[in-house]
Amino acid sequence: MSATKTTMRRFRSQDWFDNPERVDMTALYLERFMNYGITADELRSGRPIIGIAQSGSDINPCNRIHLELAKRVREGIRDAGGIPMEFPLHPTFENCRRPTAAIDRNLAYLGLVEILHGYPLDAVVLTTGCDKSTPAQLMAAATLDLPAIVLSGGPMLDGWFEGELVGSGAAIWKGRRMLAAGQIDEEKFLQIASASAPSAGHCNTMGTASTMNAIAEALGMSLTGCSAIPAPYRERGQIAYETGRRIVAMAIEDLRPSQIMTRDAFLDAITVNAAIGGSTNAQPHIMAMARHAGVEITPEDWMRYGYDVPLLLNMQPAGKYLGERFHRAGGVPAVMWELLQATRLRADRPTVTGRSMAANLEGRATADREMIFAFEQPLKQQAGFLVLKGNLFDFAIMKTSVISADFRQRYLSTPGREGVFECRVVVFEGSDDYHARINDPGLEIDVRTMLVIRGTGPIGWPGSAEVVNMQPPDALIKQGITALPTLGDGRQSGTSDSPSILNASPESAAGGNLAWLRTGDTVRVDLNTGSCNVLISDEELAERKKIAPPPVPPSQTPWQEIYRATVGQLQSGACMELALAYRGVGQDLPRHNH
Ligand SMILES: CC(C)(O)[C@@H](O)C(=O)O
Repeated sequence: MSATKTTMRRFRSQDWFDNPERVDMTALYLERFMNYGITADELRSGRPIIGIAQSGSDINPCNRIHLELAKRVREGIRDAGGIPMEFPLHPTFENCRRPTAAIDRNLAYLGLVEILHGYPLDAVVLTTGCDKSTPAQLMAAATLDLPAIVLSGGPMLDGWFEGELVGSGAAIWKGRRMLAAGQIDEEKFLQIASASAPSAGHCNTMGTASTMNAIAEALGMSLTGCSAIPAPYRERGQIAYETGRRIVAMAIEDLRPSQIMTRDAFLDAITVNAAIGGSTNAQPHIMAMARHAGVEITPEDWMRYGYDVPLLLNMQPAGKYLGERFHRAGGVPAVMWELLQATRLRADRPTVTGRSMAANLEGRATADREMIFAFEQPLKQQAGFLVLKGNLFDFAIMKTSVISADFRQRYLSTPGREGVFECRVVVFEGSDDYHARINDPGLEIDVRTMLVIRGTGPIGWPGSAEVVNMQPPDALIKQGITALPTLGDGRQSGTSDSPSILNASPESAAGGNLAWLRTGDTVRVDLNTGSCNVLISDEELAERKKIAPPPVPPSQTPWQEIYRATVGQLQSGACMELALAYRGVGQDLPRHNH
């Protein structure tokens, strides 16, 4: 069969497979692809070669569904006239990777950049799921600026235990409090944990995975309604097929991330994140994706387009329900529809569908008002991240949508001083120290104590760990005190209901003043002005800074050392800073290899 040349534009892959100037290299490039049965005619036919960045594997259960979905993606690509080529991505599995999967986001990013740049790929399907897999791939797509589309793997089915919904992650944090209070034993704890994870898929709560997939959709980088479809549902396989079809058209249209991942798109992502009660990890990931796309986002943007937005979605941890009901209620488009009606979106912007976001949202109103609330009658007002600063850090956030009535009553309702509280701090050097000492009566932890953790940021950990949601000592939990104010330079799980002050930047290991905070100091937090200060004089702080900051543990692997040497702070996305100079490199072909 001879090659049927199409009338499509000439794709970059043709520089490998159909290059009259280097017939020797063309032969070398072609012959080894043919050894698994592809014909030279196919590769020279002028059809786009579509990469499938495979994030699923046995060591990444949240994304493992993609091993199945890729079959439908391939069928979609073939039916639309493209040639699929699947390749593996470095895993980023948050539940299990020690010392934290955060360190792998930049590694998976780097690996994908190199693959997309160095191989004959014209466009790519990004298979997302667990937390970091979404930003890592979108950061790479922005760097390359080759046509790219997100296929989410989808959440697990809803978890049920003894007649009640149990959500992933959230069940762990609640279960360990119940364990501390003596309400359950270890066996029951494991039963609850298992019940919260009943099928293939990522967290069924609005943890970081659901948040980041929702954000990919809000950016306009996935097909409409993609992110919330539970992994085992038939619609998941169907949208995998449609995604495969659509990326071929995008390759032909040369529709690239730079046209979609614009400032308007990122501002909408910040707004959507607030309305869904999204994970605090969205803050560094949105910053990282935006910066790789060449978009500037300021702390003021988080307040203006995020903080002010009400909570519309009734999903754990900020609300009650889980992912299946979210999908049935209309998913992300139904939330965005409410925001569009309230003129809170900039939806006249391109998306991967080839239509504007506003057009994608037409007819997507919810029929489930128990799950997705109307903008005028929300679950909570001002539900976005509150940005704080002061003499301990330049930037930190607090997820206000998870402030409980109890917490508000205890700390934020002093007559005449609403929103202001002062606490004596107890400082921990990382989470081993926290676990070793939290139940020490000598620390005199009571309801007026703020728990502080440091050494947990990108450089200090390394990678920045999900440890700021520290629970109170067992003795307080037994008295019904389930949350104390907490502060740290690390992150916390998106499934946590702790209203921590976190992602504090600069971290103590980068010279942030948290390094010189001492147990017994008093910290004042004012949510009205967004300030958080230790009540000591500048002179006293300067005096303390003559002493060396707490030591940072040595790197245990080569990548940890490279990561530490190249990473920025959480405020600006914990990017590999030197990578930001390489935007658009998908347009520069690498030199031949022989
Ligand atoms: C549940 C995890 C592991 O903490 C994470 O996936 C998140 O939601 O942040």
